[in-house]
Amino acid sequence: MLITLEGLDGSGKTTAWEALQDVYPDATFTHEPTDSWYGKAVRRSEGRDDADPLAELFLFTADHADHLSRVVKPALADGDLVISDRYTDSRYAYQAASLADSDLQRPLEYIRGIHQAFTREPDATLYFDLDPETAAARAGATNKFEHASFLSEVRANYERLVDAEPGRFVRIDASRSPEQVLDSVEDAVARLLEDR
Ligand SMILES: Nc1ncnc2c1ncn2[C@@H]1O[C@H](COP(=O)(O)OP(=O)(O)O)[C@@H](O)[C@H]1O
Ligand SMILES: Cc1cn([C@H]2C[C@H](O)[C@@H](COP(=O)(O)OP(=O)(O)O)O2)c(=O)[nH]c1=O
Repeated sequence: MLITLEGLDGSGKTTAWEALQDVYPDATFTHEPTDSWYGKAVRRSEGRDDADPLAELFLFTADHADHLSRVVKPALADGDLVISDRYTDSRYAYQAASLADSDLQRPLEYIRGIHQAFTREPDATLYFDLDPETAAARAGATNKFEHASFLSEVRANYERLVDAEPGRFVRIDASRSPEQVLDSVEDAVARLLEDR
């Protein structure tokens, strides 16, 4: 089973992903961007304000293709529970926002389309819902994506994704205390595993 954690920068995904490792020590824990050389290329691009947004989409997508074939698909083939801190929805939400003013007519649909032919969609996605101002403040604005105005466009895209596939998403109210958020996350994962 593939469970992904999604939400704005600073919404508490990594904190939850780390806590889940104590609860499910045998699961495969992974993340995007990855630590591969593709992931390093992505991180270089993130640090540059002059990066072309379409080129950046393909860098993130290349990292995803490598992540799928090297980590995600083999772990799922072994019957593992796979929990990924960010995955396909990050591209649909973030790169659709960075390409909003490009020549692409419908960036979110375009980005979904290029993934469709090769990706493995998540079985379930925990969506860490947080307002963009709090998210940007928690994230500390260390890269070009971590600003409230950009994050509000990203959030609107996440909401479109949730509306399109309500059955896949579990909404986590990420504005609460870390303890409350972790309790909901652990309950949600336990329920997903029971229902599988
Ligand atoms: N529920 C919470 N309330 C307040 N601060 C939090 C909460 N969860 C995480 N944080 C803090 O916010 C920052 C970003 O959290 P992190 O888990 O790295 O988020 P993300 O992976 O979504 O960017 C960290 O400093 C973390 O300690
Ligand atoms: C995986 C992915 C991340 N990103 C962005 C979101 C983050 O700003 C940045 C790095 O991701 P990450 O290290 O997960 O940041 P955070 O822990 O703050 O959420 O890359 C995309 O724009 N597209 C993607 O496909």
